[in-house]
Amino acid sequence: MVKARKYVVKKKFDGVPKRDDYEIVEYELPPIQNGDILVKTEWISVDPYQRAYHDRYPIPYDQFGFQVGIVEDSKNPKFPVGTRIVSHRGWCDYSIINLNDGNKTSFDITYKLPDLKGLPISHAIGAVGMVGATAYFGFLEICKPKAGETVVVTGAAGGVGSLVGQIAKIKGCKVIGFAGTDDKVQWLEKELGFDKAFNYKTVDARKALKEAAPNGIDCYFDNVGGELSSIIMNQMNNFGRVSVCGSISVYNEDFSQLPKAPIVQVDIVMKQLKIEGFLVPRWLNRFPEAFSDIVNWIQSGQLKAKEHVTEGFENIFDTFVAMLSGENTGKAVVKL
Ligand SMILES: NC(=O)C1=CN([C@@H]2O[C@H](COP(=O)(O)OP(=O)(O)OC[C@H]3O[C@@H](n4cnc5c(N)ncnc54)[C@H](OP(=O)(O)O)[C@@H]3O)[C@@H](O)[C@H]2O)C=CC1
Ligand SMILES: C/C=C/C(C)=O
Repeated sequence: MVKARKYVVKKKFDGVPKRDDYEIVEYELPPIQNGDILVKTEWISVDPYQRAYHDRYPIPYDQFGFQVGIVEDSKNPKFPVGTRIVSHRGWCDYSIINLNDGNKTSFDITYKLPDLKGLPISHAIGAVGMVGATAYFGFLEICKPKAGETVVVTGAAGGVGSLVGQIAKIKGCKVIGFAGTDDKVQWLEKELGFDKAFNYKTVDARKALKEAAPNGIDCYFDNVGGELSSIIMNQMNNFGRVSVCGSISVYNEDFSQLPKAPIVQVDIVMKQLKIEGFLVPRWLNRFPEAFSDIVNWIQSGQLKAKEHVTEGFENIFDTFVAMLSGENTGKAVVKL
């Protein structure tokens, strides 16, 4: 018998999630059946959607999320012992997965570790995982950037944002990022090659953009929503494109009261902007395309995939809340 642990959400979040909203449950896994694999988790991802999707699930629920693990026992010849697996089994240290049914829902995602060509396996829940696919497809498919255009990205020093800015540079764009500390701003400019970065907590964003993008903004990759996004959209060029990826500035808000932000409709109409939201499972069948390009870019030194690593099953919750408040630079992951 294998003893497993998992995080169960047992209370409705009220604002920022709290430690006692969760319970770590220890339980015994049943013996595996034909078609099953037993996976031992090695890396766990903490992500903003684990907060944003909370209201979709009846309490209690097992905390979902991406993880990488290794097959320890198998009754499925396609996945022998030692195979590495990426799944959406969440914050648990062991899981039993049956792959015969395929991927049933958009988030019932399980696949073999992509070919990382020797890169760290943790990248499979970061730059070469859902996060990388989000940056790649969300930016390239929706913004359709052209060389020489000006791109703005918010949440620029996080997992998705740091990749978007670098992909924009690879595509020959001028890139301006917004992030929440001066150290992050330095990192974006000095290490990642952003043309300009600003601390949105201290800068006058309207004025900063007038100076950094005097000819206006062509593409905006929106990770944060709220007032900052309205200010950015106000300075877009005619036929600008906005990819709405997330709105982390309001994930801890009470959605029974609509959060308030300046009106953007005038700019959308007068500048004939194209604004599109997306959820990355839309491109699930094309993930390998993104992974292949991203692995090659990392290997050629064109793209840096920084990770913010915490260790220990007991520390997953703290890492999650720290990420929501901006303590991470790059992709936040937990090593078990
Ligand atoms: N649509 C989709 O399919 C997907 C969407 N997403 C979205 O992408 C965005 C980034 O996710 P991800 O890269 O995983 O996470 P990050 O690594 O970017 O971590 C979250 C970051 O958000 C920033 N942040 C927190 N509060 C605020 C605030 N009030 N205003 C502005 N920034 C804030 C913090 O950085 P700072 O120090 O800069 O404040 C923090 O580091 C999220 O909105 C997420 O929901 C992610 C994956 C898929
Ligand atoms: C798939 C992830 C979605 C968000 C909004 O983070």
